[in-house]
Amino acid sequence: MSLVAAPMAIVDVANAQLQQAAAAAAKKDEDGHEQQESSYDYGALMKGVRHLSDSGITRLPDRYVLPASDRPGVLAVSSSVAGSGRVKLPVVNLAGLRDPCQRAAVLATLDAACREYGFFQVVNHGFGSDVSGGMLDVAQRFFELPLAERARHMSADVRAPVRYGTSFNQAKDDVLCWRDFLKLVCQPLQAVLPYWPQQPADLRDVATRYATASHRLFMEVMEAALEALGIPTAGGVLGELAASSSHMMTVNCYPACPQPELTLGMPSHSDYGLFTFVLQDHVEGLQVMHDGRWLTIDPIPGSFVVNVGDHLEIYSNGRYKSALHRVHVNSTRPRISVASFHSLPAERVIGPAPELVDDEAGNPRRYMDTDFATFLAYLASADGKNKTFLQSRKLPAAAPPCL
Ligand SMILES: O=C(O)CCC(=O)C(=O)O
Ligand SMILES: [Fe+2]
Repeated sequence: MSLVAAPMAIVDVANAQLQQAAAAAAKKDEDGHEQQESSYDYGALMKGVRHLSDSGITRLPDRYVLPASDRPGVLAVSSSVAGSGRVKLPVVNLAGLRDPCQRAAVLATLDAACREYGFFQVVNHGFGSDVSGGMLDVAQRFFELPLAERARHMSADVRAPVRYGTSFNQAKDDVLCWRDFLKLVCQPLQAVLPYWPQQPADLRDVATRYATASHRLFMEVMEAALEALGIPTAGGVLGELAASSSHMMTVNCYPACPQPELTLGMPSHSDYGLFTFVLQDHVEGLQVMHDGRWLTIDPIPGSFVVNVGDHLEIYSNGRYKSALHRVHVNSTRPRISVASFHSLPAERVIGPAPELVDDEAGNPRRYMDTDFATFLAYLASADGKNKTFLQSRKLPAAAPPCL
């Protein structure tokens, strides 16, 4: 999921429909006569998948059915590879990173993981289980609130500090995804906090502690990545990030789905920022594209799954990979995840680090500079899925040869 939602013009349309759906839901909730729709018009579907799942449907509404080639049962994306598998991602031990005797080895693991998979797991990160467990717990309770309470946070403003919604990009998705979400802007925290949901009553407190710890973890991992890339960490981009950064948290809810083989919780996408940290409950679902195959990630309980975003692929001049990933769902177990997206401030133009560009050494600049406005314009003009934004920033010399 990208760091931001779709541009205003598109979102306005969807939100008008969302708000109609919410109003209808609110009325039914008040009357206490909530009933399953006999037919699923678009407005009804905008009430989200938690609502659909709770209504006890046994058949997936047509709007969620993916074309056969995109269904999760079809695991090979190229005819030269077949089958699917599981992956235990490389493990980056934060305690080792803090130990001068082990730091070099941990940096090597992180560097190899970012090049090979664009994904790794972080363990011994120092988050108390009360902070991460508390975040998952409050996230779950948020999605158990009546729809009318959740729907208060639907917004047409893409810069709103809080937005509740459904699918991937509900304004554009021809096929809807089996996901509801709550997006919280986390920076600058004191300014955005008064807009965050007041229900559940402890959400602000728990999410503040989680967001603060997530930003600290991001800074530590970012410093390690810069060191591994051979970029000075004193001042520079790390200093910029310490002064100002962008940070958004998306709480994802994937309810049990009647026909999970026909749909996805989130379609194939790459993330927009520098690093994303994913906290998840005990239900698997995240898959990464590796060598043309979808691999299901086997997370270590209590770890964070971390992935490189488009900004870091660009900043590292292609050394680190912003990998495609997606989420599959299942018929019995609902899943909750919390994705924290960290990057430079939205107004910052990002290009390859000068230290990593050297024509004479065979390292030409591989990406154009990019900024947030360009990303929004891209979203407005094309389908933002399948990594096409990043492709659009590649310089021709770096394009793969035509066969
Ligand atoms: O739910 C997950 O495991 C991943 C979510 C994700 O990829 C995203 O929010 O961008
Ligand atoms: Fe993602």
